[in-house]
Amino acid sequence: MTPLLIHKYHGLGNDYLVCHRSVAEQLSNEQIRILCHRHYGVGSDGLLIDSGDLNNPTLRIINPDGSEAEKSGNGLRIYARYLFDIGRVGHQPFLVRTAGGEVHCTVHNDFHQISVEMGRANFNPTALPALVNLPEALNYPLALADETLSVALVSMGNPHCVVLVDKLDLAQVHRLGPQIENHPWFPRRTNVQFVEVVDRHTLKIGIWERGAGFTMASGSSSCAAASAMRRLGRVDDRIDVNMPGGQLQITIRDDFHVCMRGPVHKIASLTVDKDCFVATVKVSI
Ligand SMILES: N[C@H](CCC[C@H](N)C(=O)O)C(=O)O
Repeated sequence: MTPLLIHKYHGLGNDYLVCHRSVAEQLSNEQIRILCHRHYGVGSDGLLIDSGDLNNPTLRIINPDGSEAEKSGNGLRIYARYLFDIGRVGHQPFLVRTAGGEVHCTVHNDFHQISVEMGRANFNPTALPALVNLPEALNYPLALADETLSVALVSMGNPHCVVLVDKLDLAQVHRLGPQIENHPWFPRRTNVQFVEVVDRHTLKIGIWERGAGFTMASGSSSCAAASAMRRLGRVDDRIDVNMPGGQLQITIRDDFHVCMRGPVHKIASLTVDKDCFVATVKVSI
């Protein structure tokens, strides 16, 4: 059995564990959930699995609840930095394959700064998938138990439900995020963003992630929120997206291809002790 060597990074407080697939292959889905647990494990917003391919790096993204995401923006930025740290890439742009499509990553001369070409924002609800029979759902009413929200549906390769609000309230994100994540419209659930338009170049967003819950930042969420506001004519083509964990710079082309740039920091490399997977008696208090 190879040692369970893992690496921990964060992008604006959106933290991920990274490991080679030879490590992930030794772990059950339940053990990955324990690994991501904030108290019983190392703690993270997900696990990034490196295929190890020298030429065509492929990334798998596992959420803390064990579900698999098609794409992750901060996850891709962290994966790009990891590949740079282990000498697999340099400062030239390179391609990464994900279940949600191919992307191009660039590690800038300051290796803390990483850009990802995230592909084209897709506003057709079937791309999420979402059970809304329209070509686009922007400023569209979503009825919840006690209120109706105005939402925009966007796929960045993974699903996003963007809620337009006059004033961002993070308590509302915690309260309504789970209801929207699990709404019947979304057969594979959805990521959720509450968006306040500050001006034509600035958004504030609060994030409730599918399979992860409230996070400090999210790259694909930033791309989805900025693209929806661009489609609605509320912002220009270069947008600073502010989140509790910090800011990402988003650029949107006329065809809605989206580029995101921001920082990544390495936290640690560590070897996981299998003892953390030994079942403990849990009591309900
Ligand atoms: N934090 C990630 C989002 C992960 C999305 C994942 N929760 C999903 O199920 O799609 C990001 O930076 O894009």
